[in-house]
Amino acid sequence: MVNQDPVVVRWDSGKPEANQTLRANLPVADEQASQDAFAQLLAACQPATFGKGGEKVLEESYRKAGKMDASQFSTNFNPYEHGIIDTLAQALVRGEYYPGIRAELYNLNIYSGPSGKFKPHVDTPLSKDQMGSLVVCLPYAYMGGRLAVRHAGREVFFNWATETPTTIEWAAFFSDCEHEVYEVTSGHRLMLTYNLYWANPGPTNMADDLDAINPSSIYFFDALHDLINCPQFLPTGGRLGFTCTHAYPHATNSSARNENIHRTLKGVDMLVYQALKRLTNSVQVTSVLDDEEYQYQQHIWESDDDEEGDDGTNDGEEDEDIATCQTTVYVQKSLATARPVLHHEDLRHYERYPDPAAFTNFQRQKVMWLNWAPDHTYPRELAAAFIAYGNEPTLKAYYSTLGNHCRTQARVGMSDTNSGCVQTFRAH
Ligand SMILES: O=C(O)CCC(=O)C(=O)O
Ligand SMILES: [Fe+2]
Repeated sequence: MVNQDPVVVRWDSGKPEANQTLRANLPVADEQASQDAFAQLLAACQPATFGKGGEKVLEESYRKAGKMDASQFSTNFNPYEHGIIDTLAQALVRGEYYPGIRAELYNLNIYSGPSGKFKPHVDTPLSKDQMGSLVVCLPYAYMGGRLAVRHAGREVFFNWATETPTTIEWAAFFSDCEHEVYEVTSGHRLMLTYNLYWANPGPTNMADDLDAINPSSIYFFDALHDLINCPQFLPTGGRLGFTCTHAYPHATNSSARNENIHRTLKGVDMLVYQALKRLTNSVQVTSVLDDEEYQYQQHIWESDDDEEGDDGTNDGEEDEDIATCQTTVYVQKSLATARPVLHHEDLRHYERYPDPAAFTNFQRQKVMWLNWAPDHTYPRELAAAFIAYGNEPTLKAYYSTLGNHCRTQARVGMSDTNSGCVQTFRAH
């Protein structure tokens, strides 16, 4: 990456009586003062040891480098600012669970030519959460000094040697990767090293820890509490939904299977999730399909039905469904394994099918939206494409609102006689 401003390294002079902080800029400017400051930095480094049989040993045939512990210096270089840690969190993500990555500055190492090097080794994890290392090469001229990283019979090289240093280069690898710094033939190879740890992203705590925020400090919580406990509100039970206000990726195979999607909710979506969890103890995040076309088609058949007059009556129940109940299709199971939404001819059958669950993974539910039903103004992802057979086969597609939707189901006993209130919280 190109760094606009110089990287500044500050360190103590090492003479307590002088109480002086020294400073070097990288790249090093041509003028004498800058060159002198850099020479002082080199001089302030200690020979770097390495771990052998539980001991720190100094053996130049194995490791020849200078080092300064993180406790002895500071720098304005911040790998978070440059997006390195975000990139790592995405690139090194661990399977079903999506933790963040935390980087801790460890050392400044200087491999100087000729013969600065570090023979093959793996970095010793300092704790069980440590998952890797990040090395950042600061702009200074050197030759040689390739970094090799090896794993499972594969090897990759990072060669950042240059006579005209302008960029900052970095590499990161898991703790179980063997790596090696080949000999630096000339110049100085300056490296900031960081230990990388798995870290739960902030929202994880909120999704699981209901006490993370005092609920009564949130206006919404009290309002929702009153609403749910109001005897006139959904007296025979119902389902509540909340359309998330942020977008979350959700329709790809991996994300659709993510059982921890609720932990990634942001802002008001997380607050609403928390409130519903606290008040109903049955919240689910789910994808919600765009139902507009379904509703339109349903309306058409019902009009047809009316015209045909199956039984000569129209009790208006279905119309009411369309006109007044904000009904939608939501995805109950993983989108990745879901069957396509059925064509309207089949849906008609499906609506009367004795066991809809056996028929499709998509279920239509009446939902009382706490905010609003999702519509085309929300970012959406393609959820299912399928061939629809009408007069002519056409390709149809269903979209789920882009991001993840939350479904809250809760049964709140409202009186002895009612069946409880099923609530659906939905967000994206
Ligand atoms: O400088 C490098 O590229 C790697 C350094 C290294 O392996 C270490 O500090 O443990
Ligand atoms: Fe290492």
